[in-house]
Amino acid sequence: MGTVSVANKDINVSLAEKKPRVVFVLGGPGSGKGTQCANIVEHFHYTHLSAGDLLRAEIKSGSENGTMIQNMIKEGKIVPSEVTIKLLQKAMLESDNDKFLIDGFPRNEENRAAFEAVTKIEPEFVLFFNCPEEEMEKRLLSRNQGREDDNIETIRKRFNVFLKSSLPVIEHYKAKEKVREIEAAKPIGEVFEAVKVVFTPKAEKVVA
Ligand SMILES: Nc1ncnc2c1ncn2[C@@H]1O[C@H](COP(=O)(O)OP(=O)(O)O)[C@@H](O)[C@H]1O
Ligand SMILES: Nc1ccn([C@@H]2O[C@H](COP(=O)(O)OP(=O)(O)O)[C@@H](O)[C@H]2O)c(=O)n1
Ligand SMILES: [Mg+2]
Repeated sequence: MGTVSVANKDINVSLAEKKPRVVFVLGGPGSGKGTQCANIVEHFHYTHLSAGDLLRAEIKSGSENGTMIQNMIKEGKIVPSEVTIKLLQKAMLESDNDKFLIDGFPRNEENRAAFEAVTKIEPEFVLFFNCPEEEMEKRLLSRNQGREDDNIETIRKRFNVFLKSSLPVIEHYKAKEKVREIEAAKPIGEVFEAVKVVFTPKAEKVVA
């Protein structure tokens, strides 16, 4: 059943049976989402699903949506939810794991509402990397992954989209007390120390 060719209804029935546990990982471009997700995977055995990575893989695969996705990424715009949600559903279904870090999604209210309506999945919590823009800009300009959107012109557009469209999603989850905020403008190891506290079960934090 784990293929995109099955009807959407079937995908959701199978996903509902799987009952995946989901953590949304949010933060501005360059705040360190991908870097910290790699650490979380290693220590806490989650599966990392980066919406941006899934979209870039879709472009590479020569999919019929490839050109549209590529143009939107180049402009720093948010790809229609339908496309991104299908990729996330497929990845969750194909995985043997039931714990997922969904990185860079939901990036706007449309992403959030559509994911909730389609999958009926509520995140356990939202990990939010808070980082000043000047630090994010510095990191993105030296990321060196050959990304077409890591140039100053697109970076500015992405920052605007983050402020206008993504911060309201974080506010939505703040109102539900689901946001775990991390100060991200510190060295990678120090940021991870704060992340570990969030993922460590409460009972284990008690000092005997
Ligand atoms: N705490 C940090 N301090 C300095 N550089 C960092 C830190 N976290 C990540 N980086 C670097 O910044 C760039 C962006 O990080 P990345 O994890 O890709 O962020 P995001 O996925 O949020 O865009 C990468 O080159 C990464 O190595
Ligand atoms: N939910 C998402 C996530 C990413 N994207 C697109 O993919 C681009 C790169 O996302 P990313 O998460 O890999 O970027 P970073 O925040 O990691 O730098 C975004 O600027 C959007 O154009 C999207 O359209 N919808
Ligand atoms: Mg990333």
